[in-house]
Parts: sequence; C-alpha cells; structure tokens
Amino acid sequence: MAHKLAFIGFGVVGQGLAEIIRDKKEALRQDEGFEANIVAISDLLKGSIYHPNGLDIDTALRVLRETGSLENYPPTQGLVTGWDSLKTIRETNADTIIEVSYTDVKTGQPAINHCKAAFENGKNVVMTNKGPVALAYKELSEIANKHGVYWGFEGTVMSGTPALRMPIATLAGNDITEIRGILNGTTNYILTQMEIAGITYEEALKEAQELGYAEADPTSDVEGYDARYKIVILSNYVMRAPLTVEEVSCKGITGITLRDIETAKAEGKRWKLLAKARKEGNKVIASIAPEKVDITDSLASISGATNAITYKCDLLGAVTLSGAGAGKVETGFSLLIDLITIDRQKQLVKI
Ligand SMILES: NC(=O)C1=CN([C@@H]2O[C@H](COP(=O)(O)OP(=O)(O)OC[C@H]3O[C@@H](n4cnc5c(N)ncnc54)[C@H](OP(=O)(O)O)[C@@H]3O)[C@@H](O)[C@H]2O)C=CC1
Ligand SMILES: N[C@@H](CC=O)C(=O)O
Repeated sequence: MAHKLAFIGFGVVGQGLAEIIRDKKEALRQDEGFEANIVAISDLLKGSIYHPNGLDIDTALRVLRETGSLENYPPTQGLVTGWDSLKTIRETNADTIIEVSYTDVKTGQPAINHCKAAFENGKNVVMTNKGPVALAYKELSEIANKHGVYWGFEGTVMSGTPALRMPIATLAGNDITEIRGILNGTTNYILTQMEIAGITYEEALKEAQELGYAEADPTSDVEGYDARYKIVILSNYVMRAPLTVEEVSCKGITGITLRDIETAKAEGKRWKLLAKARKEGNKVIASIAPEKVDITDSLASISGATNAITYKCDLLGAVTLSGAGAGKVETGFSLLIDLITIDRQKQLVKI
C-alpha cells in the first residue's frame, strides 16, 4: 500500500525527497514495490497545503518555485491550506511524517514535539533533523515503541551514507570502542576550497550555502555544533553508550586562516574538523576540534562535502565508510531508504 506522507518543512532536503519520489516513481514501484502519495506539506514561510487524496508533486514544486508560496496551489475540491505543523501531524490522514524542519542546536524544538505528536497519533516519523535524536533519543524511542510506530533518522549523520544503518545491521556483535571521522560537509567543503581553490573562508562558506550543504544558521556548522550532535547520536545509537551534548568538548573552524592552511600544506599536513569518541569503561570521551592531519592519514584525502568515519571494532578491527555528508538529493535519499525500510519490515511481519 502506498505511504501517505506529510512533510514538516519543505526546504532543500524536503524538496530533494519530493523530486526523488517524482523522478523515480516507476523504478521504485517496479524494483521495490515502493509507492508514496504526498498528502500534506506544512512549512513555516512557504505555506501549508493538504489534500486527503494526495497532492501533485510537480505542481507543488512548480507553484513554490514560481510564486514562493505553496498556498498558490490550484484550488481543488477538498484542498485545505494554512494548517501549522502540529495540526498537519495530528489531523491529516498521513501515516508517516517527514520531519525536515531546522535543527535547533539548543532545545531540539519544535521537532521533539513534532515527533511526540506523530507517535502518539500512531504515525511513523522519518527525519534528517538531528535535534530530537541528539537530545531525546531514549525518551522518543520508548514512545515510538509503545505506539508500535517506526522512527527513522539515517540522514542525521552523513546524509544518505549509511553511517548508522551499516554498523547497526552489519557490524552487529562487535563492540565499537572508538569512532573517528569527518562528520560535517560544510566545514570540510570550506577547508577544501580554501586549500585547493585558494578562496577565503567567507567565499567558501557562501558556496556551501548555495549548494544546500549548510544549516539555516551556519554557525552550527562552523562552530562544530552540528558535528557535536552527530557524535552524540553515534555514541547513543551505534556505541550504545550514553553521552550528552554538554559532555562533548567542541571547537569549530572559525579561527583557521588561509595562512594556517598554507603552513599545514608546507608541513605535509591538512586541516580537518575531526569528531572523536572513545569508550573508557562505562563512559564515552568525545570531542570536536580542528586538527592538522598527516597527508598519509586516510581522512586527509576526504575532500569537499564528502564525509568519512572509522569504527574501531573488537572483532573486525577498523572499518571505514566514506560518502556524501550533505546535499539535496543525497539527504533526500536518506529519507527514501528509511521509507523503504518501513516496507521491508512490514514484509517481514507478513512472513
Ligand atoms: N542540507 C543538508 O545537506 C542536510 C540537512 N540535514 C537536516 O535536515 C533538515 C532540513 O535541512 P534543509 O532542508 O537543508 O534546511 P532548510 O533550511 O532548507 O529547510 C528547512 C525548512 O523547514 C522549515 N521550517 C522550519 N521550522 C518549521 C516549523 N516549525 N514548521 C514547518 N516548517 C518549518 C523552514 O521554513 P522557512 O524557511 O520557510 O521559514 C524551511 O523551509 C535540517 O534539520 C538539517 O539539519 C541533515 C543532513 C543533511
Ligand atoms: N550542515 C550539515 C548538513 C548535514 O548534516 C553539514 O554540512 O554536514
């Protein structure tokens, strides 16, 4: 049966998923038996539309592109406009909420309340918003379990690259004792462009924003807060070890100048914003900080918005995964794989 989707937020990532569903509709139906009907979109400034029978994706994207407001969608019998996020979550006929609003680095709100409202109304949530997972993982997963619904958040770490699903599914049985990686696409893009293209920090940041990599407030990227959320998610979900945001020391890349980059280059080194977590007994020690890594270090060659992560496993040794860390289609894909997972789990239940 087709998923009925309601989008909360319709910026870069939301539109990325909508385009994938539109463009790969036939292939997804044939190859995966996957079908999705977008019934609602609720966005803070771009407006809100709901039709219980479904919206035409192409029309919604075109109307938004041409007029700036979803509410200029052609009026049809049954079309509702103006519902806010909570009303959309509670009162539409959607079975799954796509939560792609801003990540709030202090409170995680209103996305935490969006998740609660969805779960309490028997709806699945798939999201790329990191706040709820970093700040309320235990509480929200308990509520989701209690209501028998699915909570997917693959895209919260390394966009569509399976940084969460891969270790949980295929490294199961290992104790992951250490994680080291580049977990923010914007800062890696900035550092790469400063070195390779010789452009300034400000120019590189502007490019990262134009390419859809940066957070709505890029302070989160450049001060390391985004990577801090991601290492907290990895610790709680992948290492199964409690870690809070306050316990992670955090330094960003704002102090790094073109001159620092040139000096590192002359020394055979390269600046990278590294995220690290290491188990020590029952505790995890974690940090976010820029480091000059040797050019021979496997992370030195990770460039642009690409990210990489090494999991140190007790049975398998070090396993490294690299791939997209940000981007419209890449992160849209992370939502798609969570939706496909819902279908696969339903199939398993049937068997
Ligand atoms: N871009 C990327 O590569 C990645 C992003 N993410 C995460 O995915 C999420 C979405 O990112 P992205 O699409 O790039 O961000 P954008 O800023 O492009 O889009 C976010 C959208 O959410 C809307 N919004 C904010 N608050 C609310 C609310 N309360 N109710 C309804 N809509 C709301 C905004 O509305 P408006 O602008 O109209 O005010 C905006 O359209 C973020 O949490 C981000 O951290 C995760 C991985 C990668
Ligand atoms: N702003 C983030 C987006 C993905 O999480 C980044 O640049 O990595």
